[in-house]
Amino acid sequence: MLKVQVDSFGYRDQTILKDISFEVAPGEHVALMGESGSGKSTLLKIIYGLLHVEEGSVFWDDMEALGPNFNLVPGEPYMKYLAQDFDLMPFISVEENVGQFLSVFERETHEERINELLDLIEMKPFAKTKVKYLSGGQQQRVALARVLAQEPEILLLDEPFGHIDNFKRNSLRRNLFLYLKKQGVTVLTASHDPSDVLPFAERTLILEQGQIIANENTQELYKRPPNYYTASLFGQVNKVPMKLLKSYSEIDRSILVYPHEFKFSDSSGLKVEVIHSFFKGSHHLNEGVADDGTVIFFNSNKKQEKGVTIFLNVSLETINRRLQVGQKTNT
Ligand SMILES: Nc1ncnc2c1ncn2[C@@H]1O[C@H](COP(=O)(O)OP(=O)(O)OP(=O)(O)O)[C@@H](O)[C@H]1O
Repeated sequence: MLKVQVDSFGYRDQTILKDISFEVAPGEHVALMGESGSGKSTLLKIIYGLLHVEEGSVFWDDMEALGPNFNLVPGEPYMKYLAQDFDLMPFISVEENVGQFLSVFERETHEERINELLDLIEMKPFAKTKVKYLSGGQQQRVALARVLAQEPEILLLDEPFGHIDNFKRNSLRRNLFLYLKKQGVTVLTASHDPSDVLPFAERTLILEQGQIIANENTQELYKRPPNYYTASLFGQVNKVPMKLLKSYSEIDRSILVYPHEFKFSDSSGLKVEVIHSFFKGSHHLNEGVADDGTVIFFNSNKKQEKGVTIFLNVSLETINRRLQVGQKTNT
């Protein structure tokens, strides 16, 4: 079990993290989401031992991970960290960069293992290429193979696909996360991208201004987001007054509705006038405005013409689900 406790951490006199406390079970994949500057990288650096924390501790079972004030070379042997800036050797080849970290006691399997890792990151054709000739995205993939070569028990990933284009990103994240699951590696991934998180992380931590405001099963968090900030990390979301959705409603509050949760109706429901219709490939994302000026984003299969009036409904199941959350926390 990874146990992280950070009572307080700051750079100079500015507090960045406060009252952080969470655990990650062996083999579990946990995502860390939060807006830019919320403290994700700082938290990963503390866990890995790059930053010293006065008030707090990091344990892997009963072993304490010690910070830079205790370790000359940061990090513990059972844990690896893939930073946003990758630490590669530019003048040697891709295969040498990866092979450098394989155990000297298993020389006879080196070639096979390098091939397996290069296959995973889809870089076999570049095995003999010097790293300095690679693009940023290719270097990020090599950095990934390098940390995997070290067979960590815990892997900390900081925006692991940040430099990788969409073309490679989809297959790479599938290959990588399924591989890590199969190997039983404990994973903590910091990301802004819901596609890194929703299909792969069993649990998600939400960081807002240095504090964990949610720590829940990922699917539950998506279906019942405790607040607008959390839901908006998963994509576009609306905060809709109940009175706009159901004119007879006595409930004086708003609920969160994702654009795909609106259904079209012929003549009743939330009336909006279309302002824009954005082509998104599989659907259109439309921006509309209600009579009281509330801006609503909703999906449709076809382009909606500017100025057209549309009636939108949300299922009672979705409304009830969102109202339940509101009883526990303020939306
Ligand atoms: N070395 C540093 N010295 C001083 N302040 C720093 C340092 N590193 C980060 N910060 C500040 O700490 C805060 C949190 O930064 P951090 O990089 O942890 O956020 P983040 O959530 O990972 O952001 P991003 O998603 O953009 O990578 C920011 O306000 C940042 O400016």
